[in-house]
Amino acid sequence: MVSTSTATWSLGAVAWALWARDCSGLSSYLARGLAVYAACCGWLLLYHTVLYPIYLSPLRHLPSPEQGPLYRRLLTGDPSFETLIKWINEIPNDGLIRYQGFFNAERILVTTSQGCKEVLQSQAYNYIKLPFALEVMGQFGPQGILVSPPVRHRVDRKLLQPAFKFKYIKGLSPTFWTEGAKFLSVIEKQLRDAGAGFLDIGERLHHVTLDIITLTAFGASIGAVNDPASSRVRHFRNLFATKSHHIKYRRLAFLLPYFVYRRLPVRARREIMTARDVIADFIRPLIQQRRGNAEDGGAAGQAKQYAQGDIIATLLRSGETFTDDYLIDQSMDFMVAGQETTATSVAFTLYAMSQHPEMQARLRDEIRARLPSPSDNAMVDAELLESLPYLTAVCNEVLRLFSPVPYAHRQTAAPDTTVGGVHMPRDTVVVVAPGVIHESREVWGARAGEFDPERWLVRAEGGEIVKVDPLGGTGDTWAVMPFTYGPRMCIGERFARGEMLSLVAQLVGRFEWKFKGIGRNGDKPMKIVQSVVAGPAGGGMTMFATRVGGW
Ligand code: HEM
Repeated sequence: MVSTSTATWSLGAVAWALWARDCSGLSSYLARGLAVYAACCGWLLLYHTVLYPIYLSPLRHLPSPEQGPLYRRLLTGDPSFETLIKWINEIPNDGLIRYQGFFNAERILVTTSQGCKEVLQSQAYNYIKLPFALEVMGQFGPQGILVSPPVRHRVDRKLLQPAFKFKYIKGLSPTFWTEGAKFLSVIEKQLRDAGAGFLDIGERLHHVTLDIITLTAFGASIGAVNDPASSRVRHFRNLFATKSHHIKYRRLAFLLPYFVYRRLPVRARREIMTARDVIADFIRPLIQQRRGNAEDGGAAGQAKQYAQGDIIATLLRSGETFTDDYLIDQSMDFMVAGQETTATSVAFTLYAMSQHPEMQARLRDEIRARLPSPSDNAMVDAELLESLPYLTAVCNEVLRLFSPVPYAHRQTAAPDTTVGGVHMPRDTVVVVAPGVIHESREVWGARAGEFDPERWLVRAEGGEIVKVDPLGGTGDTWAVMPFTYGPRMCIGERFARGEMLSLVAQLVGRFEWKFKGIGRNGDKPMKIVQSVVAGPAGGGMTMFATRVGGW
């Protein structure tokens, strides 16, 4: 079936061709073209904001919240994350809630874990990511897995998956630990030199995750921890920045035709393109070096070291044929998807611990009793880190209540798509929100909104901890969705979990953390922005860090 937008633009083009037949000069061609363009935009706006959602949508009878008058809905953006949590817990529904988002566009919120499973797993390829999100992410890597359409995605996933097998990712844990130990020394020095007792740990964590992703993906660190002010670090941080001009630019993708969006002469676009070039220049020689090493059979010592060490080398060894451009695009996606998410997860863990000092002290005791001090230069592997139940429970609880990827928006792209037996017309926007499901009282019980790592621990009758329950006591796999599931689930889940355990262990083992504030001066109360990735509003998070002696 032809979509309304396609039909409108096609009719518009025909109308312009007919109307402009008798034009003599370029200016009258353009004037009539602009008039047709404005008429098409006006009609589409009227159709999508008023006619379809209010009078035509077959889903308009689903349970819906009271959202106030139309003009207000047109002016405000999508409802806040907290509002969605309130609705999921208060509006009686059978698995779906319908609401109006940006420009009154229809959104269908999936409220049950089983509904999420239908969207992300059983019928995953009946959906695409939202076109404007594809446009934004396509700038980083046009061939990247984050934007690959359903048919190509199956192939991409098969090609890339080998590099993310547990046996390889497990081998990266010592690197996570070593990089974490270097990071500790640097921030200790920074704290000593500044003498103020606090630092913007939110921003500093981006530097260590940047070093870790470049080192483990391409075999070369960019040295962000040691030299955070370098121009290379600045460019790398600009690829997917949370600065306000970047966020505004991303929003424009929703409003503008893509051929205009892609050519906007604005600062954010220039910074992204420069970042892409700088990163590509950094990665390309590393890929070529690994190609040589892979071709000589891995016999040379250096080749062996690389082959066991990083993601690109593992991909090249898999025997598949990859072009440099393909590997660069995938690398951009690993950086976009894997750096910010992990940095904010660790930052939120420190924040959660600062809000619960008794949990922080208990976590520190466990870490110090079971792990060597980072100053001992001992090797800490994945098995050892995963054997600390309270550390795992705390990290799981942070990923639940501070889900770094709060939404997995989808749009139906095939007929016969249903959720909970309800037919979803083509182009319907379906909202799967892991962070909202994580606070559903239906799924997580009456205390869903409370931070409580105990819910992940299984205890024997005598009270001793027997194991960690990966489902947090719900008995429902789809209740725990920080990395989602299905064919498009996070390919880097094990990587992220390993990195998070390692950094949290070292930071909490070494320092006592107290929250100071967010924002440029670290003096504002906590406010979380739930965008593509959740994070403290304005980016930074300043905390007091007091060295606890003896480890
Ligand atoms: C705490 C950290 C992380 C969280 C919470 C997280 C979460 C997610 C989620 C929810 C998705 C699915 C998004 C969607 O379907 O719309 C995703 C996709 C993805 N993630 Fe992660 N991620 C994390 C870290 C990482 C890391 C470290 C890497 C790479 C080293 C990575 C690479 C990817 C890639 C490539 C995809 C796209 C997969 C595909 O489309 O097949 N992520 N991530």
